[in-house]
Amino acid sequence: MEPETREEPEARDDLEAEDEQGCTVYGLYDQDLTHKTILVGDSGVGKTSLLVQFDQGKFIPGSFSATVGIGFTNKVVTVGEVKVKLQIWDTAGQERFRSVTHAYYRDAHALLLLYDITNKSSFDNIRAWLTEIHEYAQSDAVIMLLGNKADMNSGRVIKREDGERLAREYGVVFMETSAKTGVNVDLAFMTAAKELIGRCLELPKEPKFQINDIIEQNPQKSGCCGFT
Ligand SMILES: Nc1nc2c(ncn2[C@@H]2O[C@H](COP(=O)(O)OP(=O)(O)OP(=O)(O)O)[C@@H](O)[C@H]2O)c(=O)[nH]1
Ligand SMILES: [Mg+2]
Repeated sequence: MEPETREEPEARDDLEAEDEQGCTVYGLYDQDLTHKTILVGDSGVGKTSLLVQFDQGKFIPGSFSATVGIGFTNKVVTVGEVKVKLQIWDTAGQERFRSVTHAYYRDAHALLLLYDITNKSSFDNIRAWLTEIHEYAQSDAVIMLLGNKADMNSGRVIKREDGERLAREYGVVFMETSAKTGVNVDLAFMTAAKELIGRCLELPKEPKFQINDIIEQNPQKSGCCGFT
């Protein structure tokens, strides 16, 4: 029997266009979207670790190596029937790189703003970060506040409720994450992806994320997230 052959649709540049919400439609049949997500927050809060956990499913313990400048990783995720390419920019938290990283805010569709639940100053600086985000990013960008290092409960100095309250005040989504154990890491990126997809395609309206599902799937990981 002759092997079945199927013609691939030709790549057509004229069919690839990005609208103002970053909804890029590739090719004739696939509706693949690409979104730019940027990780921001003080140095040492765990931005690079969060990205490595999301991308590679691992945590590399050991000495801290601060990011220099900015780097990016592409990660394709599937939300329902829709494939989304997340282009994730990992910024350096150190003050001296601030002017470099500001330039990237403008193109971001989603910003994940991290603090470290064991580091008070990283939490105190969140208001300043949000001021910068409002100054440099698009006004309709998705913003999420993440309290990272949720595995370090013994060293905790910021209560979950404090994070929730601040997020509520600014009208942003909140959850606690751990780049070490992986708790809520996928959820954080997927929540941003879902929110962005919802803007591009007319998907059935779902809650921003379903906390009960997560608790059922990961009973040991419960109690680490909240939302506004
Ligand atoms: N226990 C624990 N340690 C973490 C977690 N996330 C990061 N760390 C540790 O915190 C330190 C800083 O992590 P990074 O991911 O490099 O921090 P960063 O935000 O990228 O820092 P800059 O690149 O300087 O902006 C490293 O030693 C990590 O191993 C976490 O969720 N739990
Ligand atoms: Mg880093």
